[in-house]
Formats: sequence, C-alpha cells, structure tokens
Amino acid sequence: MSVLLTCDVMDAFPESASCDLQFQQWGKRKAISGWIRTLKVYEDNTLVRQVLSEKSSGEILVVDGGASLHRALVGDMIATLAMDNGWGGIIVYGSIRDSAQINDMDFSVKALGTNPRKSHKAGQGVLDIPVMIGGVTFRSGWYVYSDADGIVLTENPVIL
Ligand SMILES: O=C([O-])CC(=O)C(=O)O
Repeated sequence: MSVLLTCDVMDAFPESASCDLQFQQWGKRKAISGWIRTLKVYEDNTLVRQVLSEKSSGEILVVDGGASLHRALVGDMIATLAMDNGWGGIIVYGSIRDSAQINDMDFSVKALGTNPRKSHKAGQGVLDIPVMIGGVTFRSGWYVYSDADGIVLTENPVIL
C-alpha cells in the first residue's frame, strides 16, 4: 500500500501543521503514516521500551526526549521490538544509537542525532501528553505523516 506523502498533504491542506525541525532518518521504510502516541522522557528509556513492548496496529511513537543528545533513547533492540510488535515507526526528539543496524531494518526511525551512551533506566516519564516539537504540538490520537521531506500532523487521516 502506498503512503500519502507529506508534500501531497500540505498541497491539499496548506494549513496543516508541518514540523520545522530537521530530523535525521534511518531505516528502509522512508515514508510512513499512522496514529500518534506520545511519550515524554528525559535521558531515560524505560518507558520507551515498555510502550513499544505492547502490540500496535501501526501507531507511531513520538518521544519527546527534551532534545538531549547526551544519551540514546532507542537502539536496535528497541527498534526491533517495535517493528515486531507492529508499530509504524518512532520519532525521537533526542538521540538514538545502533544507527547503522537500524538503517538496515524495514522500519522508520527519526531522531535529532546519535550518541552511543546508554540511557538511564529509572522509569520516569509521562505517556500520552501533548508535546511541542519544532513549532507543532504532537497529540496522542492525532495522525502523522513522516517521510524524507518532513513531518506533518493532521487531526484525522487525509483522504485525497
Ligand atoms: O536498551 C537500550 O537502552 C537501547 C539499546 O541499546 C537498544 O535498544 O538496543
């Protein structure tokens, strides 16, 4: 099934929320879309792993990691877990590691950058709260399109 591209969504609905932040992208799945789940953490990926351990019908986990480039919130093990559980992709406002391995996966991970330093495991964080990233607010239950050109949010899936 082909996924609607961010440009198509913006051309059809120019007032849609387009994230200005320039993320890096890893994984072979270059264009994804899906319902959003949000998670806010800081240098602690316990809840990232916990949420992605749940089965999903293609949702995209948006992790607000406070833009920290100091510790990786996702590595190849968590990315594999997410893919195997049916998640549509992961967007991290922070860092990842094992980026070369993730790049070879049939999955999509976006993040600000990479750091090999591992995350804390204290279990702190908040699930399903609105998070503001790159000038737009990601909300659980909204819809997201993500591809090589950017990230666009809509309240519901766009039908063209
Ligand atoms: O377990 C972690 O903290 C992250 C990681 O390296 C992985 O997912 O492979």
